Amino acid sequence: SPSSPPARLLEKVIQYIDLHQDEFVQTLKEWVAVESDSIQPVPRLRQELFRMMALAADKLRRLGASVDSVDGGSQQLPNGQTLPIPPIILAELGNDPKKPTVCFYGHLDVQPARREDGWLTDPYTLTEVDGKLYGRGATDNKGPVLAWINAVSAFRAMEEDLPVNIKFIIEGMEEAGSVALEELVRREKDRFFSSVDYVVISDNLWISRRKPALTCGTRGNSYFTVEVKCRDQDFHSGTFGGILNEPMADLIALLGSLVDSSGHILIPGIYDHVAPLTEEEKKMYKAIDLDPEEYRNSSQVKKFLFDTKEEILMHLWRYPSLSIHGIEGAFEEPGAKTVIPGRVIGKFSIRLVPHMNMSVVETQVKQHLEYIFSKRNSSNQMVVSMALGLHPWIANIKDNQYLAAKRAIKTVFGTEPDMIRDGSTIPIANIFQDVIQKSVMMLPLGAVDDGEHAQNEKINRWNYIEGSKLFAAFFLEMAKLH
Ligand SMILES: NCCCC(=O)N[C@@H](Cc1c[nH]cn1)C(=O)O
Ligand SMILES: [Zn+2]
Ligand SMILES: [Zn+2]
Repeated sequence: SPSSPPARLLEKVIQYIDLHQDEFVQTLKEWVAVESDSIQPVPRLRQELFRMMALAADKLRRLGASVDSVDGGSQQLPNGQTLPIPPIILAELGNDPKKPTVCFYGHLDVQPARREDGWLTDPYTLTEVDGKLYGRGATDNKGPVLAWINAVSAFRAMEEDLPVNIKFIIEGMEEAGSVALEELVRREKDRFFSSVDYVVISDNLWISRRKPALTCGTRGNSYFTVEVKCRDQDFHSGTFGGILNEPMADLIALLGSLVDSSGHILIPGIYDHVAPLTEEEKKMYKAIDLDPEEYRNSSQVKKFLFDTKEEILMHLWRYPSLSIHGIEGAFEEPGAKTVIPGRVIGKFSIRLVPHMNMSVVETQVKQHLEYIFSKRNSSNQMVVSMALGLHPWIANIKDNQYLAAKRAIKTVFGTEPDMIRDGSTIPIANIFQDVIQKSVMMLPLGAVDDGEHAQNEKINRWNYIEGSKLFAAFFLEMAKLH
C-alpha cells in the first residue's frame, strides 16, 4: 500500500533481525557488563565510562560510520577534586543530500546498582529469565541505543542501501545531568547538526506492558533548596534544647506548608497558568491502554491519590506535582543521637507543565516560603534558591517523523500507538529543539514495568528485538515521506 514501506526489503530486514537476535542479545550483555555508573564520582567508575564509550565508538566504526569522540573536559566536584568527563560520540553514516538525516540521541551511562540493594541477579551480568533481560542499563539506555545500531547493522549486513542518512550523538553523563552536552550541541549547531533534519530520543517507557507508544510531551522541573541556619555547628539538645529556634523545626514547618495530603500544591497562584483541559485531550486519556489497578498493584502501592485511569494520567502528565526529596544536614543515621542540627537544607521540586512560567513559579515559591517563615518569628536565617529550572517539552506531532513512526509501529506491532506524555523530564529534548531548532521525537521501546533506575531493571527480549525492527521500519517510512 502507498503508506507502508517497501514490503520486501522490510521483510528481509525483519528476517535478518530475527535470525541474529541472539547476537544482538550477546552485544547487550557485553555492554551491560561495563559498570558505566556516572553518578558515583570515583576514578574506577570513570574508567569504566571511558571503556564504555570506546566500545560504542568501536562498534560504530565497524558499522562503517565515521566517528568523532569529542573530549568532554573535566568535572569539578564539590570537594575540589576533578574527574575527566567521558567523550561524547558524534558519528555519521551516509550523507546523501537526497535523503533525510535522522540523528539518534542516547546515553550509555547508568544509575548505580549493587546486588545487595535487592537485585535478584548480578546487575552487571545480563540474565534472561522468562524472556526478560535483567541488568543495569538494559532499558535505560543501552538496549534502545543498541536497537538503533541493530537496525542499521541489518541494512549494512545485507548490503542494502540505508534509506536515511544516520547520525548519532551518544553521551556518558546523562544520569549526572548531561555535563558538557549542551555546550557541545551549541558548538556543533552549524557543523554536525547543520545537516540533521530530525532527532530521535528513545529514553523513556511505554505506559503499557504490550502496547507501543509515542511520546508527545514531558513535564519540566524546578528544583528548590531551602536552607535554614542557626549556626554552622550542631548543638547538644540537653544543653540548648528549649532555648533555641531549632532549624529543623523551622524547615519541617516550611516543607509541611507546600502540599496537602491530597497532593494539591498549597503555593498561592501555582495553578494559575496551567493549560485548561480540553475535550480533545480528555479523549486522548480515554484511549490510553492502562489498567489503573494493575498499575497500582505492580507498583506495590496500597492506594494512589486517584482511582481512575484519566485522573492518574492527568496528574502524571498535565498537572504540576510537588515532591519533597530530602534534607541535607539532618540526622538520618540509625541510633538515638541527641543532636540539634545547626544548619539544614531541604530539597523539593515542582514538575512543571504547559503553560507554567518558570520565573513566576520561582517568585511564587520564594514569596510563599518567606510568608510561612515570617509567621514563625524565628531568629534563624532562611535562604531559598532555585537550583535547577527545566522547561516542559511539547512535541510537534504533525511532523513527518511522528507520522513515519506511527506507520512503522502499525507495521511491526500491528496496532496504533498510545500517544503518551511522560511525567519526568528529558532536558536534552528542549536543548535540541531550542538550540538546533530541529524536530524532536521520543520513540520509546521499553515496557512500563522495566524499572528504570530501580533494582531488577530489565528489557524484554521481545521489546528489544521488535524495537530493532521498529527502528528499521521507521527508516524506510522516513525515506518514503521525504
Ligand atoms: N524516563 C527518562 C527519565 C529521565 C530522568 O530521570 N530525568 C530526570 C531529569 C531531572 C529533572 N530534574 C532533575 N533532573 C528527572 O528526574 O525527570
Ligand atoms: Zn535514560
Ligand atoms: Zn536514567
